[in-house]
Amino acid sequence: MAYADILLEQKQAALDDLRGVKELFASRNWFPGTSGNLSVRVGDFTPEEFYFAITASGKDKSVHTPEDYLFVDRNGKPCETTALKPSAETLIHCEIYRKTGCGAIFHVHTIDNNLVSDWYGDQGFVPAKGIELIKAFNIWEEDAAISIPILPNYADIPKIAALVPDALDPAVPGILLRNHGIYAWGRNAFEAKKHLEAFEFIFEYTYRRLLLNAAGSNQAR
Ligand SMILES: CSCCC(=O)C(=O)COP(=O)(O)O
Ligand SMILES: [Zn+2]
Repeated sequence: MAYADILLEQKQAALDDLRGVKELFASRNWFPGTSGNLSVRVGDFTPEEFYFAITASGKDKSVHTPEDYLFVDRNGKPCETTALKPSAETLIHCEIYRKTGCGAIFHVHTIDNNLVSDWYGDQGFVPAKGIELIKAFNIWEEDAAISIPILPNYADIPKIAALVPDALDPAVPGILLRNHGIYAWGRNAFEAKKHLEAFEFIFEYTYRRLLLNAAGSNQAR
C-alpha cells in the first residue's frame, strides 16, 4: 500500500488517538522537559512497507498545536513536505513496528522507569514476578514471571535501533533504555496505553519493593 492510498479518515483517526493520549500522559507529568514521543501506525502493514504518525521533535507535549505530528515511512522519512522534524528517536519506532507489526508505540521518561532501568542495567533486564498487572500483557499463569529488556542508552540512536530486534521478547511489549525511559507498544493506541500503564505500575512496585527490602535488612542488623 502506498502512502497516497491511505484515507484521510484513517490519518485523522491516528491524529485523534495521539492527541488524546498526549493530553492524558501530559496530565500525569509523563513528558518532563519535552521528553517522550508517541506514534500510531496508519494503513496496512508489511515489514517492507508501512507508515505512521509520530510526534515532532522537541515540542512541549503538554500543549496542542497544528505542528505536533507528522507522517513518516518505514525509514522514518516524512511522507509529506513539511518543516517539522520527526522525533529524534523515530528509528527506534521504525524497528519496533518492523519487528512486531504493532499499531502504536508510546515512549515516556519517568523517575521510576529511570531508577529501575539503572538498578538492573548491568544484568540487562528488569525481573518481575507475581505482580497482578502482568496480566495486562495477556499472561494469565499464576505467579507469572517476565523479564523486561534494558538496552544501553547510546547517544547514537541508530546504534540503539540496531539492538532492538534481538532484544525484543514477543511476550513482553516493552523495552527500556537505561536511565532514559520505556517504549511500550500494542495492536492499537488503547492496548499500547494499557501496556505502558502496566509497565509503570511494575516499575513503581519494583522500586518500592527494593526500598522495603533494604529497610528490612537494615532493621535486621
Ligand atoms: C529532552 S529529552 C531528550 C530526548 C528524548 O529522549 C525524547 O524522548 C524526546 O525526543 P523528541 O525528539 O521525540 O522530542
Ligand atoms: Zn526519550
